[in-house]
Amino acid sequence: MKITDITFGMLRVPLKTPFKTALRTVNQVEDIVVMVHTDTGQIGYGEAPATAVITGDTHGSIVDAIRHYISPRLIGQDIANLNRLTHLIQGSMEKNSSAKAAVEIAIHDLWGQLYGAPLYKLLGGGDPVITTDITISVDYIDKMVADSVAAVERGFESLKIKVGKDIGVDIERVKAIYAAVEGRALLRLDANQGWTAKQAVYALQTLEEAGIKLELVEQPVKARDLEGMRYVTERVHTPVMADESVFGPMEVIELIRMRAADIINIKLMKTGGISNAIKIADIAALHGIDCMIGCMLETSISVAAAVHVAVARADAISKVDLDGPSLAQFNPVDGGVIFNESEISVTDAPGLGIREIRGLERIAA
Ligand SMILES: C[C@H](N)C(=O)N[C@@H](CCC(=O)O)C(=O)O
Ligand SMILES: [Mg+2]
Repeated sequence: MKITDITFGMLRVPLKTPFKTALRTVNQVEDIVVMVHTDTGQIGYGEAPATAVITGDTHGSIVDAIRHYISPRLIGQDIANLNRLTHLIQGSMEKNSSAKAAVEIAIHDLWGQLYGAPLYKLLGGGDPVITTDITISVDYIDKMVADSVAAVERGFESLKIKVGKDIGVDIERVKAIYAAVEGRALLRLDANQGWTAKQAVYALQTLEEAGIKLELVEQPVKARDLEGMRYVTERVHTPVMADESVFGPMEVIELIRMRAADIINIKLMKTGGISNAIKIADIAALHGIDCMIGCMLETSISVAAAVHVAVARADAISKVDLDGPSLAQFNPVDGGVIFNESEISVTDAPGLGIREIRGLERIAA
């Protein structure tokens, strides 16, 4: 099976409610869909969001990177040589992790189709059902409490609470949500870089002294402030998770060497796809470090790939934040992974199992 062409589409799916973090507010998923075509007529699907504030990727940069740097290296290559293909993609240029991820996902989809097996089985196999949390956007306290209670009533047992705005209000936000859902859901905080290291220690120690048990706190300080991450990790009982601070395997090795976090959030859009995600999970497992697998604002195309990785690396990935499809108003994908609120299950369809994507607007060559 040889690669003949790579084409693009734009996929727009409105969110159920605006997604608000310390970094940005978004009303709809607006992602580039990548289609890798082959001489057998089979197509592999990938997806990349333009999360410029985190990865630096924009819609234009994603298409441009693939068109001018990645695609020329891949045309004519055989899907059976997966390792060569991932090296060609990763070595095509610096950064541009979301563009690389979209193509890697599509290539892995085709790899599964070539061997007639679901991707997770080729990656090592595992239990095909996982459970995700759901994100509660940062907002007025009453709104966050109402959203949290509604999420628990929808069956979510783990809530990812966005904070990182005003430190005093953040503490009140968490106290109010904890009181409303105590015993019914675990709380994970995500400050998206919004606190200083001292503010983070103050907020977390205040919550700990108030008897509030948090499952973890994600990216309390600026992405590049690894010393700040370590400062917080050393001073609070709540496990600290690195998200924006780590993209690829080398950064993970440095983070582990510095003991700057307790947990790592793996996202395909940061790692540049599946090959590095697997490497990170394996490095973390070797060091006894726990991982979460997360997503950006993505639909069930690229999130499906993350689900296959989560299933195949359940030894290293104990936490799942793959709520993109649950945040969206509808699922544009026919086939593939089944997203049923907190429960996500993979089928035995080859590759990612995607049959059709509805509402895709073609991007002209
Ligand atoms: C969607 C997911 N739960 C999430 O919160 N992901 C990111 C932010 C993604 C974005 O801004 O698009 C995270 O910080 O963990
Ligand atoms: Mg995060």
